[in-house]
Amino acid sequence: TVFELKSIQNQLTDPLQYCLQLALQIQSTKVPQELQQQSVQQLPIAWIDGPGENLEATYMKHIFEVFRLLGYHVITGPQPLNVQWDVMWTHEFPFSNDLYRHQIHGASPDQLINHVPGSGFYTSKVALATANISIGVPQAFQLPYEKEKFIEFAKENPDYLWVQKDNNHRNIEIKLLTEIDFEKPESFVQRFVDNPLLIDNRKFDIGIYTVITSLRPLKVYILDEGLLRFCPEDYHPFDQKKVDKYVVGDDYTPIWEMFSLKSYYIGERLNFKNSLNAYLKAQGKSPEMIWNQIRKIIAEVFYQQQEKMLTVFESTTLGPRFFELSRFDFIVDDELNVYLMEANMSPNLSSGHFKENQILYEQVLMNIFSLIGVEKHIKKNEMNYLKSRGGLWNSFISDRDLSISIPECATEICSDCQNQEKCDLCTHCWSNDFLEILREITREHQFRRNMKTKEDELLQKWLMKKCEERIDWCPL
Ligand SMILES: Nc1ncnc2c1ncn2[C@@H]1O[C@H](COP(=O)(O)OP(=O)(O)OP(=O)(O)O)[C@@H](O)[C@H]1O
Repeated sequence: TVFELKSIQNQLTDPLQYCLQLALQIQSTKVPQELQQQSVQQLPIAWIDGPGENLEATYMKHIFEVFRLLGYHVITGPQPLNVQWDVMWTHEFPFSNDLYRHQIHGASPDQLINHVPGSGFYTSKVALATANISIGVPQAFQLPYEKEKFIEFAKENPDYLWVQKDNNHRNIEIKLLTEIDFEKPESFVQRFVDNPLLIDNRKFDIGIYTVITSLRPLKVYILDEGLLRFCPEDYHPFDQKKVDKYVVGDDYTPIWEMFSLKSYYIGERLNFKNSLNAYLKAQGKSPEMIWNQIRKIIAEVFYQQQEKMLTVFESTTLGPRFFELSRFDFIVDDELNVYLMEANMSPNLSSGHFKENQILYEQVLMNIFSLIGVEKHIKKNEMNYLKSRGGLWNSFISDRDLSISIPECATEICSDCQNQEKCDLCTHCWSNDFLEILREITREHQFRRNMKTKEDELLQKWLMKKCEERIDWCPL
């Protein structure tokens, strides 16, 4: 995702302005010398950087905040060669960038970088669409090379609709054959999936966060959650001239504004994934079909691209360790077939547009940091700060981590919580004391290593439901 950075990058072509900006960045990171010495000596250092000004208040805000919550001293802007950073987090690909490449070459295996050489093989649209992925990618023809083949195929299948894409272009649109630019280099045409699964007559996509931590052996992790984004306009009556009907763009409609999902996301405090699951189950559909395909498609993408990535990776012979976060965007059709749209490098983690997404983004970061061993123990003051934000806004353990999907909870049966048998696990029926107990057990779950629990009746019931959702919760 490129979002508004284009305009900022353009400004950087003016050398005077660029120097001024560097000076400002250096100034803004200046802390009193005593404190700085103390911080650098005592705290691990995260070097966070990207194009544009005031990253800390704009699109990289949550990255700064989460590093600080985890006890890091954060530096930004250009750095001298000898700066002792522990983690480098750059928005842009750093390996050929003069601002970072020298520091990367001098780095050692106890330093970490948030990009992997060769990751372009799955984050570039063209590379992905033409990578012979056998499942979950709409049929595509590379242009200009497959022009004839495509024209013949399109004539044989006159009902198919097509979109043209390339690595830079955004704002896709359904094109008539006569409107396609067959000679456009580095582009492709892709069959338009014309039977999307609709919720309240809206098309939507599912963003899945993945982290690759090793290429050999291949190790890829998937966050057990999905960002749901809805088109801003109803799909039917369909009109291919109105892209808001079929393209999920920056001005998407969020889940909390969707009538049929509100009772789950707001009422029952379910997360995105469980809200969708609860809705689909209530429609007699099987959400697991979707999640199984998503897992398979992501695995296939990495298997397919592993060798090519390794060629680049091994030629770099760099010292530090790497990981890379991406967001894979999927759409679903009305038979629950899943299609991969793209994999975004440096996915948007800015809640500037939708404040409510802050917790999701913070949780994405905390999960990665925990996975790669960056997360140290959160200290008391930082934990108290997170708690003071309230149950839904505590990204360390949010109330959405406690909720479970019970079909009756969002219905009349449980509206007054009188039916204890059916409703005692509905989020809105829990006492504050019980909520506290669940927060505690969830925190313990995260740190339990090989310990397993034994508990009283209601907790046991809650745990069994959690275990149905995810096997790592299952009791001995
Ligand atoms: N082949 C297709 N069939 C159906 N819908 C599609 C297809 N390609 C794209 N779309 C719709 O358009 C949206 C944007 O497409 P895509 O992700 O390829 O482009 P983008 O402009 O780079 O998007 P992003 O904002 O996610 O970076 C998708 O989420 C999907 O809703």
